Amino acid sequence: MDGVAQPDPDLLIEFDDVLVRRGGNVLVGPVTWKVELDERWVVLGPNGAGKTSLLRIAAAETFPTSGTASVLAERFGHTDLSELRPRIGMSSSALANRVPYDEKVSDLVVSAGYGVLGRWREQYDAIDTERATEMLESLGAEHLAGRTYGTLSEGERKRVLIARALMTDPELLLLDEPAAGLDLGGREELVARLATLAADPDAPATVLITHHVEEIPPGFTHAMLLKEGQVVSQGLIDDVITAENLSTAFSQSITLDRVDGRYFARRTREPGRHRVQV
Ligand SMILES: Nc1ncnc2c1ncn2[C@@H]1O[C@H](COP(=O)(O)OP(=O)(O)OP(=O)(O)O)[C@@H](O)[C@H]1O
Repeated sequence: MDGVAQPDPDLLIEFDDVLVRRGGNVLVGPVTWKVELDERWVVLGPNGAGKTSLLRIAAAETFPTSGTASVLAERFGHTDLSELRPRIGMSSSALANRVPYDEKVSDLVVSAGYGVLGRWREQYDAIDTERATEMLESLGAEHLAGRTYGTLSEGERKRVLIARALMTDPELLLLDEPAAGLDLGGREELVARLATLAADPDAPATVLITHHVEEIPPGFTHAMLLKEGQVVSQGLIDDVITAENLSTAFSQSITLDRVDGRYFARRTREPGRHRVQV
């Protein structure tokens, strides 16, 4: 023992006063955050709130400037982050932008199991190809297997990238704005798929970043609201996603509706505001 407290093996993410600073500015923090097995988290907040900065630590892509971070019970500073990354499934626009347009969808998914982007072997093991097909099926994208990535719509690309993120049977799934850029149909299709995933007891603990409460899939259990790098509220989703907390996070009066396990938000209409003042 080196005198440092050991990470809790039941916690997939354990951040204690984690803070990220760049060029003298605090991007996010201090944040103390615990994610347990089976939890499905949404991290929500306006542009620039620090959501991606926080997720990049959870993805073992970067170290916090201060505070202590453990992911999958591995303490940062005491572990090789590159060994941690294969245990984490990640879908983000940064990854989406790196996929070559001529990449075949089935290769894109199966190659995740080999830790590479793009076809790596002439032949993959049958068990891997079968799993890739299953993952595409779970996202309703099996019919796209023979297509090239560049020919897919935004919604199809998002679903294929999530299938890839699940390919390695990760212990933690991180989704950075999976519904960004999707039309209404694409968003609804994705939200439904993610709701099914959230309800699957074998699915990994999940953290989803979004700007919009409408994109929260039913079945998500916890939420964190960020504003200007600070936590406005975090905990059980019903306690966090409230009109009051959203009004604080988005700096305007928000009215919130809940229908069939979904959230819908809009700016509160002020009576008489439209009338011309004389
Ligand atoms: N490397 C960097 N150096 C300086 N500032 C940075 C750096 N990376 C991010 N920032 C700033 O940190 C803040 C938080 O960025 P971050 O991407 O984490 O926010 P976000 O909540 O994910 O935003 P969005 O919703 O717009 O994607 C922003 O103001 C951003 O401009």
